[in-house]
Amino acid sequence: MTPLTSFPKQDIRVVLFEGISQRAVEVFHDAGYRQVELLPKSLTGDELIGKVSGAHIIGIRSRTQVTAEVIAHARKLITIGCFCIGTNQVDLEAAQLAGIPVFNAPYSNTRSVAELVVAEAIMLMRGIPQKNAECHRGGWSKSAAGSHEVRGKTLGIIGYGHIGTQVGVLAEALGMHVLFHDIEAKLSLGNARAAASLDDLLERSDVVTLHVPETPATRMMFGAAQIARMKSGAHLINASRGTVVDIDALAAALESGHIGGAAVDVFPVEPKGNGEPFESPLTRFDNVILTPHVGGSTLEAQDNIGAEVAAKLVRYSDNGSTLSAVNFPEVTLPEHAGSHRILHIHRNVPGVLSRINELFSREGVNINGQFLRTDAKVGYVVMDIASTPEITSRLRAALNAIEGTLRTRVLY
Ligand SMILES: NC(=O)C1=CN([C@@H]2O[C@H](COP(=O)(O)OP(=O)(O)OC[C@H]3O[C@@H](n4cnc5c(N)ncnc54)[C@H](O)[C@@H]3O)[C@@H](O)[C@H]2O)C=CC1
Ligand SMILES: O=C(O)C(=O)COP(=O)(O)O
Repeated sequence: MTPLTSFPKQDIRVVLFEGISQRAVEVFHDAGYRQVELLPKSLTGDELIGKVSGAHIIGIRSRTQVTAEVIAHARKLITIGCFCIGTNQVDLEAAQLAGIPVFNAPYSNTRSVAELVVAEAIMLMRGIPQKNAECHRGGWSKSAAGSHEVRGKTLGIIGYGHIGTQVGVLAEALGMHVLFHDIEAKLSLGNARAAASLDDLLERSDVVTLHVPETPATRMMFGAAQIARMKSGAHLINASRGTVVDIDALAAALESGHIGGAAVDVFPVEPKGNGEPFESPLTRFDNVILTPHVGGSTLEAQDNIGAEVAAKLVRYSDNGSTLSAVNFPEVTLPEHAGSHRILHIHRNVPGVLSRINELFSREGVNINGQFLRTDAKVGYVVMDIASTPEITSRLRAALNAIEGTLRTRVLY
């Protein structure tokens, strides 16, 4: 039912999945949100749908799959926060067409990933994972065979974005040569050089590290053919997404010895939460560093992410601003104290704005401020008006009746 007033903040239900930092809860509390539920793990299937369908705001990390089906049941949901970088776990288009902006934290954990990757490059080049495993079993084999400094060796970075560039800078500080491959033209930092092609990078690198997002083009982009191109004995690091590397092809190359070692942080299927079993064809190799998707899991990164994404969600909920949303037209809005703010999200088809303006002029309501942004599929128009709850409520009902309307919200 259309509420007569702006939806009361104390009734807004926030559900945060996957052990999101307490910092996020503090941000919501400080902003006057009282119903914040923090869950330690991801949910799936009916459990997820049940939880999401009662929520106005959800926060997730990389594991929770917010599919079109989940969104179809999320009648109350106004916004989604990905407390991480990747947004591949959300059906962004389905969210957009349901009028739900999605936010993420594009920078806060990049340094943490870069540090881990550089440390792993050193460990792999020294053969430490297998030496460590042997010592744990009571063995001792002190030898320099197969152990190398990283200084003077070549690191190949696939995906030279926020993380890839930082990995390159740190690796150069250790005296490594840095090559990169990206689908976009990228400014090289330091002495890093763009490889002539992916194959060129693979043929020249002692360590190859992947920093691409999950997209249709990167899914299984690293398979037997790419591994075969790598130098014999070279090392592979994957802290991007588990779907990027053909894990069976990697296992076969480790088995044959063509790959000298690997560090893998992300897997095609990951456990839903701590304490759940982890299975991988890579567990049998001592020369593989396996980590439970912790590239971005430092206290520093999680604290910053908690604050950053929660602030974006609060701002959208309180004020309607969609600045930095990943699936939505971006509108930055001023404060609206003293006026009623009406948010109208619609399919981007001709005539919607003129019908909205006709409605306001017919009702004799003066618009103090109007903000509009569109993208290929969706239009987002925000109107600040001097009004009463009764008039705003009537206007909202009329706006909902305009063809192409996806959702309206009222803030005051
Ligand atoms: N293991 C972990 O805990 C973490 C993993 N990640 C993963 O790392 C990914 C990268 O993060 P950022 O560097 O911040 O992203 P970014 O968007 O700044 O950089 C990604 C780069 O990959 C390039 N790229 C895209 N498709 C490509 C392709 N087919 N071939 C070559 N290059 C391609 C892009 O042009 C861009 O330069 C994230 O999307 C996420 O999946 C991010 C943070 C933590
Ligand atoms: O930021 C990302 O994309 C990551 O992969 C980190 O994911 P997480 O928050 O650790 O589940």
